[in-house]
Order: sequence, then C-alpha cells, then structure tokens
Amino acid sequence: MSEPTELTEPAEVSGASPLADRAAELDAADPLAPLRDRFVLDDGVYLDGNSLGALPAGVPDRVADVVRRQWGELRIRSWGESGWWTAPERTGDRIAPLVGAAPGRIVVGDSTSVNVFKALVAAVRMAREDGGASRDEILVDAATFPTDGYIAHSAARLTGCTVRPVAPHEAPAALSARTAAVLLNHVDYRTGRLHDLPSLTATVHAAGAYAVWDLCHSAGALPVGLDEHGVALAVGCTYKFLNGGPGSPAFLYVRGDLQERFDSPLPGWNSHAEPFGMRPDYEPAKGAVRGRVGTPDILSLLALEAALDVWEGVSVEAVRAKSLALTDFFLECVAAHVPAGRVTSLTPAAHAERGSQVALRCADAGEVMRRLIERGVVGDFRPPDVLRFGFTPLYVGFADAERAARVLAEVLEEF
Ligand SMILES: Cc1ncc(COP(=O)(O)O)c(C=O)c1O
Ligand SMILES: Nc1ccccc1C(=O)C[C@H](N)C(=O)O
Repeated sequence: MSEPTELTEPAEVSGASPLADRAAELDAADPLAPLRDRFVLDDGVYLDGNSLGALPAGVPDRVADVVRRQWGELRIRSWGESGWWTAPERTGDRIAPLVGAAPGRIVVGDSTSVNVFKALVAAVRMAREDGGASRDEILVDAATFPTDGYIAHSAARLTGCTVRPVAPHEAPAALSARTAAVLLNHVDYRTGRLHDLPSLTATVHAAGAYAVWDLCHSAGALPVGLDEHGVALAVGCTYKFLNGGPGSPAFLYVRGDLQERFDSPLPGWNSHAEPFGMRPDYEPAKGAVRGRVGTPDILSLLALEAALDVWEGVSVEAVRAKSLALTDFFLECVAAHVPAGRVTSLTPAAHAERGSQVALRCADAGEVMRRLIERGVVGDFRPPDVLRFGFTPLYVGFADAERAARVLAEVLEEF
C-alpha cells in the first residue's frame, strides 16, 4: 500500500474563486462535458460512481419497452425475436473495446463473485494440466475487496489448494513452482491504487501460473488492454463505471487461445454446445458462451445494454485523460481549501499508479461523509477512516471537484 501523502498548501496560496474560475475554464474546454446530458442527475455532486454509476437517460424507456412489449406482448418469442438468448455475448462485445478485448471473448452474466469463482477454478485446472498436481497455491491480493478473498478460499478448498495473501507488488517474489493462479485487483477499491497489469501478468505467466484480474474499478475508467497484455482471465462488474444499474450482471473474459481449455466449475445448460438438445451428457459450447451458467437475467442485462449506448463516439483513452485531470484538480483543491494535516491522500500521486478515485484518510470519516452527503456531495465511507470520492468522467466536471473540496473544508471546520 502507498505511504499516505501529507497534503500541504501549495506555495501560491489560492483562494476559492481562482480555483472556481479555473474549474469553469477547464469545464469549458472539456470535450467530454456534453456527455453529462446523457445521464439523469441533479444539482448535487455525485462522486460515488465507483460504487453505483448514475442512470443513463436512455435506460428507462428501453427497460419499459423490454417489459411492456418484449415480455408483455411477444412473451416467449422474445428469446429469439428480441435477441434475448444471445444478449450475454452481444453485450460482452459492447464491453470488449472498453477493456481492449477482441469480439467473442467476453460473456456477461452472474455476479462478479460468481465469475471470480469460475475464473479461479478454471485457472487452477489449466495450471494443473500444464504443470501437474504440484501447482497447489493460489496467491490473492491481500487488500482485495473481501468477496474475492472469500471466494478464493472456497475455490482453494475445492481444488486442494491453499491461499496465500500477498500485496500485488510482492506477488512476483511470492511466485513459485507451486503457484497455480494469482488473483489481483487492477485498482484497489479502498486506496484507488492502480496496479501494473502488463508487468504483473507477464511475470505470473512466465512462472507457469495464470493471472486472474478483477477489473471492477477499472472497466470503463481506464484502458485495460486485456488482449494486448495477454491476460489469461478477467472479471469485472458493470454497475460502477459502466453504469449498468444496481445488480447489473458482471462479465468474464477468457483469452482467445484459452477458450477451448476453459473448464467451468459451473457448467450449466446455458454453456452447453446444444442447450436445447436436453442431452444428459455435457458438451461445452465453443467461445465465450462456455462461461455462461443458467438463464440470463434479461431485465438487468438489457438495462446494461442500453446503458452502454452512452459510450457512442467516446474513447476510453479520452475518459482516462479527463479522469487524471479531474483527480489532479480535486487533490489540488483539497490542498488549497482544507487546512494542512486534516486529511491525507491514500491515492498515489503518480498517474501510472492511480485509478479513477481519490481516497482521503480522515478522522471521524463516517460522520464527515454523512455531513458531506447532507450538503449534496455524495462520496462514500470505507472503514475504518477512509473518505472515497469516485470520478466518472462521463458526468463529473471540474466545478464538481472544486465544490466537493470546498464543502469538505466547510464540514471539517465543524469538528
Ligand atoms: C473489486 C471488487 N470485486 C467484487 C465486487 C463485488 O462483487 P459482486 O458483483 O459479486 O457483488 C466489488 C464491489 O462490489 C469490488 O469492488
Ligand atoms: N455492489 C454494491 C452494492 C451495494 C453497495 C455497495 C456496492 C459496491 O459495489 C461496493 C464497491 N464494490 C466498493 O468498492 O466498495
């Protein structure tokens, strides 16, 4: 984990209004600023898109059509006529360019937790095929969002492996001839630290193990380059920076050359080569379909598909550039507005190590966040002492960043 950075006032002391003026200039020059109109928002500052993305404006009518016409009128015919049956792969292909995957490598369905399970067990099975039963250890990001750790322990018990928690940057030193799989987060959910996916992936694979990446906090926030960097398996949620809605289904990526070898621990009928053959024997389908389990959650899936329309004409590279500018500017505003020593940033200053959020360590963080929310600045609190501010460049602007820092300073004066 990064050393907390003490935020100190910059040499040139800036008042609220020069920063507000700068924010206005930055917003005026921002090519992504008009995208905010593609979302349903209010006058508040929404900095919690790293937990639940805002509602894209086109979703309500699409969902209403899915419910009233596709379900209400077409009923069973919609599996074919409305494209319900193929929606998991079709939606996967819409996510693919955002994470650097070719078409046909991503399937959408189930929760992230379930996909972590499928990916980890499949990774261990492949490592055993390559290297034998001596591959009996799973390395897991020690700071992971807890669900990944819980699932990894169960996957380990089922496969006869043990779990070893490691800090991601220490994973290379922990690799051995016993390592079967390495489960890492691309961006740490608490600190916002971005881990070095290209180099860690290469090192893990060179050791004969398989890298499984959790992209929950990077998909839709920054370029991932899954194909380019040879990632074996990856999972991610779609309700954060992809704005798919509460409980929208997660995605699973399997590298092209591994698809034939992907041996799912949950081989439900939807992943069968001939699902309507109703055969007693299991024959896995080819391609991304093999990652499916049971009947897709059509309402959530089609809400997500509609939500992905906001990416029309938008590149994830442009989103990344704005995200870094926004988080830089927010940190600058915090340093200017908040008295020195009241908060420390857990988020690395280096762009190469920063995701799309800023995490500030702060005394009484729970109560501070409650008051921020009361004043219209919505971030979240993560125990024990972290204020999290997520920046979704599609709908957050520079004036939002300045206002959030100013309101934070006002709230802190009350303590
Ligand atoms: C890194 C990470 N993994 C997994 C999850 C959650 O998984 P699920 O979609 O199963 O709730 C989250 C957040 O909810 C997360 O931040
Ligand atoms: N899925 C949720 C449902 C309810 C409340 C929060 C979540 C989150 O996603 C939390 C998020 N993973 C986090 O990084 O804290």
